[in-house]
Amino acid sequence: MKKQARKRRGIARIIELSGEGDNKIVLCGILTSIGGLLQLFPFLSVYLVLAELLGHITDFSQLNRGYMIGWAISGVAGLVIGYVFMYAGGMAGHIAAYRIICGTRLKLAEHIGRLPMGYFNTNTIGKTKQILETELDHIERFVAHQIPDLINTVATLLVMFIIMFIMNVWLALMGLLPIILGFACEASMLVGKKAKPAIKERVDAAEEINASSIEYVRGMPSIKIFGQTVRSFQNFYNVILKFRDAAVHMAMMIRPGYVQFQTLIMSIGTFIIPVGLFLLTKNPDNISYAVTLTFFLVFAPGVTSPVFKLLNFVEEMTILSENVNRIDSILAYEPLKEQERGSKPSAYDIVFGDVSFSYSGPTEDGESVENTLSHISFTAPANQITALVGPSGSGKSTIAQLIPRFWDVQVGKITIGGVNIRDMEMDDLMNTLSFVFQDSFLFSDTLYHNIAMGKPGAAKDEVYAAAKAAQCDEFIRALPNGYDTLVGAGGVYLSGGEQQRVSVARAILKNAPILILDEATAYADPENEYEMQLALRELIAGKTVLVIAHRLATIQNADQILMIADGQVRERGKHQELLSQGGLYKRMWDTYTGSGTWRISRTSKEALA
Ligand SMILES: Nc1ncnc2c1ncn2[C@@H]1O[C@H](COP(=O)(O)OP(=O)(O)OP(=O)(O)O)[C@@H](O)[C@H]1O
Repeated sequence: MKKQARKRRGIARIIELSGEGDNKIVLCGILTSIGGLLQLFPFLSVYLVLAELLGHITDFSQLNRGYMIGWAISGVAGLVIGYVFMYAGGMAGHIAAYRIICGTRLKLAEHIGRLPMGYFNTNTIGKTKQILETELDHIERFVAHQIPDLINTVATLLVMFIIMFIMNVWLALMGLLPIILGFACEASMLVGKKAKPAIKERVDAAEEINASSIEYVRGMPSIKIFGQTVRSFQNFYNVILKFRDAAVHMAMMIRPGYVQFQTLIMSIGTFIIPVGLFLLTKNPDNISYAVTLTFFLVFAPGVTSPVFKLLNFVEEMTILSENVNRIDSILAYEPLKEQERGSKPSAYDIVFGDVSFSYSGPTEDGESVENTLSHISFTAPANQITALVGPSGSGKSTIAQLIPRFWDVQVGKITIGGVNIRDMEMDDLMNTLSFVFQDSFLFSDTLYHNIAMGKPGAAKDEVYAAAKAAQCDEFIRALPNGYDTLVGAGGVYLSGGEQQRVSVARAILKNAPILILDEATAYADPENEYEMQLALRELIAGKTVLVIAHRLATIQNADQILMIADGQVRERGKHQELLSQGGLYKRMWDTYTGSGTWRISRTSKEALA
């Protein structure tokens, strides 16, 4: 039986995910340990100089000045060389950290790119943003600062205690006792049953704030129009309060242990003095013991700083394992299954064969009442225009979005040129399709790059030609920076119609054999509707076209019109055939043409008042 590999956790899991080795972390550990040990030299030199002074307290002329100056210089040199090693170690740690973060970010980004659209809702967008930014930054802090600190700290503490135990076991034990007690208090809080859920609750709340703030900012127009404030925008308000409560709760769980820890560690000297004095009273003339006690009182408090760092490490490690769990929860989300060596279609007709689909996931029989689409069957022939019309919410966009596999159908199949789209490689499928959405997304980049992304490696002339065909060359050239104008913040904001024409230019450049237009002229006013139609005429020539339109006039010349209602194909045929059937299409057409001549009359204005 194949032995299952043990799942790594914490930092080991992050290193594994990033695909980076741990060489640089080891190098960082070695350099910072040497640096840390060298930084103990000042303590040692103070002790040796003091010992020399106290040893000749009755006759300073006997002092070995050369020895004392030598140790004073060694102390300073140790400090300086120690800093050089610490600096080199810190650099190695930072390089390792940024490589690990880069590797993990890329891995997550690639994984997210393969997830079905069902993954992307406001919650998961907030969560993903939080993980990709804040939680990965925490990993940088951990690798670049905590790991070197830990190695340095452990090495420093070990050497310090070895020296102390060699010098005096009882005093060393007294130095160790508050540290053990301090960690016991802290551990009982930090890894106790209450702290872990409190930490999880706080990280959850931070993710919710992220998700909710995205919704709040996106919904700002509606919030303003309806006169909402952050308090009346209940969801965001509640999440802010929830974060406050979770943060306070976590602090209440963790702080008492920390305060006990702090008090104990700061009083190391207080633990040493009684035992030291007791031993001294037994033998008051023992000068060498007095020197040792002095050494402990100078040296032992030096452990305070490394011990605090050790505690910080434990706290950060607890948060890190929570962050790693969250990264794993995204990676656990099943990506769309892709064929490695898929079939390529040689024709481009699209066939829906008895397709049923539900957004809420697979159903055993495909007959769930929640089905958005039920038993959809149709053929969109190559070189023809197939139009989808129907009431709002009837499932037109869903049908269109199943073709690029934004979601996978649960029942039935979709084929292109006879090849099931599930059997195609994702790249081949995407190269076969162009999609123009109602809300065309333009990236924060130049207009040129926004069009050129339709065909990676396109020549400049091809990009300009596509823009001309899409009727956007003129308005782009009229901008002060022309094609180099940035879109969005720091650049220009385009109107809905202009954005759509840019995305049509992108689609023209892509020149894929199948074209899906989902309300592609929705933002066009009468003037640029004409321009849009010209652009689309250029785009659709010789392609399999699936078009969704509310303005029925724009699709009356389609080769085939499918009337979709309640997730089913209710009527099909050409415009005149559907009109003569006198069904739903006829009623919609009558309403549409009626609304074309509709005017706000005095009486209707009065009715509105
Ligand atoms: N991402 C989604 N998750 C869950 N349900 C969805 C999602 N997108 C759409 N729906 C639901 O699926 C149904 C069909 O929506 P769809 O957008 O396909 O309709 P449509 O006919 O294109 O509507 P419209 O003409 O208004 O654009 C609706 O009930 C809608 O609420």
